[in-house]
Amino acid sequence: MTVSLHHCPAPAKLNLFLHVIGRRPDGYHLLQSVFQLIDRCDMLHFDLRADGRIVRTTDVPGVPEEQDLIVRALRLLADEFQRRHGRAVPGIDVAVDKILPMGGGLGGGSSDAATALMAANQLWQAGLSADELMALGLPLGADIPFFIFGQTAFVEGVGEAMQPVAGPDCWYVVIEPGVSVPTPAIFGAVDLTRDTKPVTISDFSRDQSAQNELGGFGKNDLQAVAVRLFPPVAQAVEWLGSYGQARMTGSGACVFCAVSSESKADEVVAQVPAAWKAWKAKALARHPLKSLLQNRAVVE
Ligand SMILES: C[C@@](CO)(OP(=O)(O)O)[C@H](O)COP(=O)(O)OP(=O)(O)OC[C@H]1O[C@@H](n2ccc(N)nc2=O)[C@H](O)[C@@H]1O
Ligand SMILES: Nc1ncnc2c1ncn2[C@@H]1O[C@H](COP(=O)(O)OP(=O)(O)O)[C@@H](O)[C@H]1O
Repeated sequence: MTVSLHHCPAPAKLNLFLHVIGRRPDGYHLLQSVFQLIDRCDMLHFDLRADGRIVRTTDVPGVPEEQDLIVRALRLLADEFQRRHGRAVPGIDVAVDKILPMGGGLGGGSSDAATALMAANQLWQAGLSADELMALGLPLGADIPFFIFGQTAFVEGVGEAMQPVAGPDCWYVVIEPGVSVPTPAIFGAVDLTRDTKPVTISDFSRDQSAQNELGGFGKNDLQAVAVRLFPPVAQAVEWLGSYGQARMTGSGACVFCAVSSESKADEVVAQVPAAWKAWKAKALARHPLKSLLQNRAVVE
């Protein structure tokens, strides 16, 4: 029996574009976006316990254990396990090496939760399908279903409707402008554009195959508000814009630019002003945990 899953990656995502096309009656915004996985990851480690408890064994600054999306997601899975199997889960210890910035628009919290759901589903032998894990995670974070889906996706609604799409095979330069952007402040702004004309998945795919320049399709409707409220985001967009199409991901704060090669990415990262953290990342076609779980390479 498998008792540990160590070195489970929780990758970041970039929103290659993000359009706000309307609003639901409950106030949530209807989005269209292409979500792209990249190879910058938090790393999670899981060990079965025998006493039924769910315990985070590492400190995450600013996130108390009770509020951690990892712990909240595991509690939901434990409740579902009890309903299905008529007994409690064995319990689990989870340790997190936190690499991704919070409030960065990289989906780190959601990705951590998705990795926890996939790993615990296997360790506890809970037996949920990917669709069932996605439905369990959605109320906790709109990006969780995408990370469980685990491949480049054209995403609609508030994050629940997705179709696979071929993404670019390229490198990115990502700048962390040093501010944490609260998502509610962006969606609540009076000047947010909420009526972008809907596009189709074919519009994106056609543009991908036709374009010579990397990363040009659409826009990020959340960017104008974030740039107004957080000057460092504006400065990062302007600086990176001299190397190509620079755009904010999600509700910010991180800003990215596609480049044609790893060496070009290294070159740009080396020139980023010291005030900002910057790194290169490669586009991933598939979630790295999926193949690890299939061939059990993470088992220790
Ligand atoms: C914008 C996106 C795009 O990937 O990502 P991030 O920047 O967070 O990575 C997500 O849709 C972020 O969704 P999610 O992570 O669930 O948002 P939360 O922080 O829970 O939402 C905070 C608040 O923003 C508003 N909100 C959020 C999502 C949405 N589609 N419409 C909204 O109006 C709601 O008022 C909500 O209470
Ligand atoms: N495991 C976690 N990692 C990161 N953030 C978490 C986690 N659990 C809860 N949070 C909360 O979620 C918020 C959003 O974090 P994150 O998902 O990293 O940013 P974003 O949604 O901008 O990509 C954080 O400010 C934090 O309060």
